[in-house]
Amino acid sequence: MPDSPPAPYSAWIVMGVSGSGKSTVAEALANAMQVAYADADDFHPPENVAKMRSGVPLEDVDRWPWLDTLSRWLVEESPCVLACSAHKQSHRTRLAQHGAAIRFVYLHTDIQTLRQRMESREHFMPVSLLQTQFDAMEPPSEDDALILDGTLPVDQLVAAIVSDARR
Ligand SMILES: Nc1ncnc2c1ncn2[C@@H]1O[C@H](COP(=O)(O)OP(=O)(O)O)[C@@H](O)[C@H]1O
Ligand SMILES: O=C(O)[C@H](O)[C@@H](O)[C@H](O)[C@H](O)COP(=O)(O)O
Repeated sequence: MPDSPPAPYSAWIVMGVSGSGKSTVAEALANAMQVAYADADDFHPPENVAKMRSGVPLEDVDRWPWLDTLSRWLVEESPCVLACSAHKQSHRTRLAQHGAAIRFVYLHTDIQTLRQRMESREHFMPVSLLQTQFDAMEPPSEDDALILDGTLPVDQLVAAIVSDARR
């Protein structure tokens, strides 16, 4: 029997800086709950990906249309899980603008672990942009998100999120 997602949330956003484990944990969570999954990276227009690949960080002007598309996806696909950096409170507000009842899950991971992970994977995001990810991040409070240690094993992280959903 899948870990079906009870109310009050209709969408989970696994957030954090690059390399924190968003895509891995979000996909495993969606499988456990048997709900829709997406990686926000797949919604970036080519020019955003090219910009980051060239070592230039995105600015908010690059992000707003991307966040608007994601906000619609969250409503259309609910119940669902999304992997998305969601660095700033303004980004998180924008993601909720179409009414999805979102549970943010912040994977807090130390910079050494992040650097090792980013160096050992094939991805458009260069390690050189890691610091700009930290600079952009406005960590959510415990009131606004479930905050987890991104270095824990994936199955433990998924279990913690499912348990939180059932509270
Ligand atoms: N909890 C974890 N423990 C160990 N390795 C992890 C964990 N989560 C992710 N990884 C690995 O770290 C790298 C980055 O994970 P990824 O999901 O791509 O992060 P993000 O989507 O936040 O950039 C990948 O190689 C992935 O296999
Ligand atoms: O808002 C941003 O600056 C981007 O969304 C940025 O966060 C990027 O797309 C990912 O960090 C790269 O992909 P991973 O997070 O999967 O490494």
